[in-house]
Formats: sequence, C-alpha cells, structure tokens
Amino acid sequence: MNAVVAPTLERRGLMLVLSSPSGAGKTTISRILLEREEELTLSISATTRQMRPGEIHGKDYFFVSPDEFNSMVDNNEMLEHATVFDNKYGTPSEPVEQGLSSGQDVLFDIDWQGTQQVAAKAPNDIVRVFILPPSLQELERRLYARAQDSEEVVKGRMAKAADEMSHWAEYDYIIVNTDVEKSVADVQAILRAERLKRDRRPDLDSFVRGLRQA
Ligand SMILES: Nc1ncnc2c1ncn2[C@@H]1O[C@H](COP(=O)(O)OP(=O)(O)OP(=O)(O)O)[C@@H](O)[C@H]1O
Ligand SMILES: Nc1nc2c(ncn2[C@@H]2O[C@H](COP(=O)(O)O)[C@@H](O)[C@H]2O)c(=O)[nH]1
Repeated sequence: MNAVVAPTLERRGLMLVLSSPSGAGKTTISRILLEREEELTLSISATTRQMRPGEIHGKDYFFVSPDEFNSMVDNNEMLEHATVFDNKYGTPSEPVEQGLSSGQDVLFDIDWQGTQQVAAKAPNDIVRVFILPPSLQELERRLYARAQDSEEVVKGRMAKAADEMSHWAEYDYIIVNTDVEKSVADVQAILRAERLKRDRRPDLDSFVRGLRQA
C-alpha cells in the first residue's frame, strides 16, 4: 500500500467582515479575536475622522486628510470606501491582497456599504457577520460608557442605529452581543467551520485522489 501524505494547509484566506450599529461591540470582539487567532490579520482602514484618545495611527486606523483620502480613491488604492457618520472610511486593497495570498484570513470592521462593495468584488471569499446589541438602551449605555465621543456624536450614532440594523439580513451570520466571551466564541466557531469548507481547500483534491489509489 502506498503511503498517503496528509494534506498541508494550502488555502486562500477568507475575508471575515464584522458590521453592527456603532457601539454594539465589533472593536471589542475584534481585539480579542486577533489575540486568539494566529491566522487572522486585521485590515486597517483609512479614515478622515478625528483620532480618539488612545487610538494609534497605523494600528487602529490610518488617519488621513480628506485630500489624502480622495487621492487614495482616485488612484484605485481602495477595495471599498464609504461615508459613515459624516466621515470617510475605506479599506486599502494591497495589505488585504497580501494577507489573503499568504493564507491569512483578513478581519474587516466595516459598515454595510463597504460590505456590499466587498461582496460584489469577492463573493466567494467573504464571510459576513452582523453584531446586534441586546437592546437599544444597552447600545446607548455602551456608547456613553466608552466615553470617547461627545453627547452630540452619541446621539447622532443612536439616530442611525435603526438604519444600520435594517441591513442585518444581508449577512451570513447574526450574533447578539450580550456576553463578549460568548460572542468571541461564536465568531471563532464560524471561522473554524468556514475554514473547513470544501471550496476553500483546493489541496484536498489531490489528497483524496491519493487516498483512492492507495
Ligand atoms: N457584550 C458587552 N457587554 C458590555 N459591554 C460591551 C460589550 N461589548 C462591548 N462592550 C463595550 O461597549 C462599548 C462599545 O464597544 P465597541 O467600541 O467595541 O463598539 P463598536 O461596535 O466597535 O463601535 P463603533 O462602530 O463605534 O466602532 C465599549 O466600551 C465596550 O467595552
Ligand atoms: N465602509 C467602511 N466602514 C468602515 C471602515 N472602517 C470603519 N468603518 C465603520 O465606520 C463606523 C464608525 O467607526 P468608528 O471607528 O468611527 O466608530 C463603524 O460602523 C465601522 O464599522 C471602512 O474602511 N469602510
């Protein structure tokens, strides 16, 4: 009987998108996921919004001027871009492509507009997760508890929460973020199953052929 060598992991990475109304917990869940998932890398967005206390340029966002943002768009450097809460946000393409082709999965914290654009460009690579808050009162409480935005900004984000949530059905998976640990475990379960999908495992074809000939 011929020896059959178990398949090495040769898969193209997937694009894991998290969206939610502002304050539901995407950033919190993302930070923990990135600590726990070695094969997951964050897509760092560019934005024209003001830096919040504690945020770091190049780690949380690339904080750019409106002119810089527009020239990135004009030079075709953005995978997607959108205006959210009166500021511009966009995903630089190159780091995403580099991550995917080296077998990393890429995590996106982007809104529904960006998700639609990525889904149109890469329908087979995207996995969409929508995070809901347990209630509107809790969403508002979290926005105030984060203590990084003015009352005016919090009110603006609450006013747009219903509109953002109206896109929930465009996503593959829905998580109600009551408990952070449980939400992280749910996203990890999604990742694990999606990584095993047949279409993401081109290496299996020759492996199974070998098994059948052995
Ligand atoms: N399950 C949870 N229970 C209680 N508090 C939470 C939970 N998840 C997140 N939070 C808190 O809610 C606040 C908002 O969370 P976070 O910044 O992660 O939201 P977000 O969805 O990324 O918001 P934005 O879209 O504005 O970036 C933070 O103070 C965070 O610690
Ligand atoms: N379409 C995109 N949306 C993005 C991107 N980066 C962040 N976002 C979304 O913006 C809001 C507000 O974020 P905040 O950090 O200012 O609180 C939130 O819904 C993010 O998901 C992006 O590159 N493209």
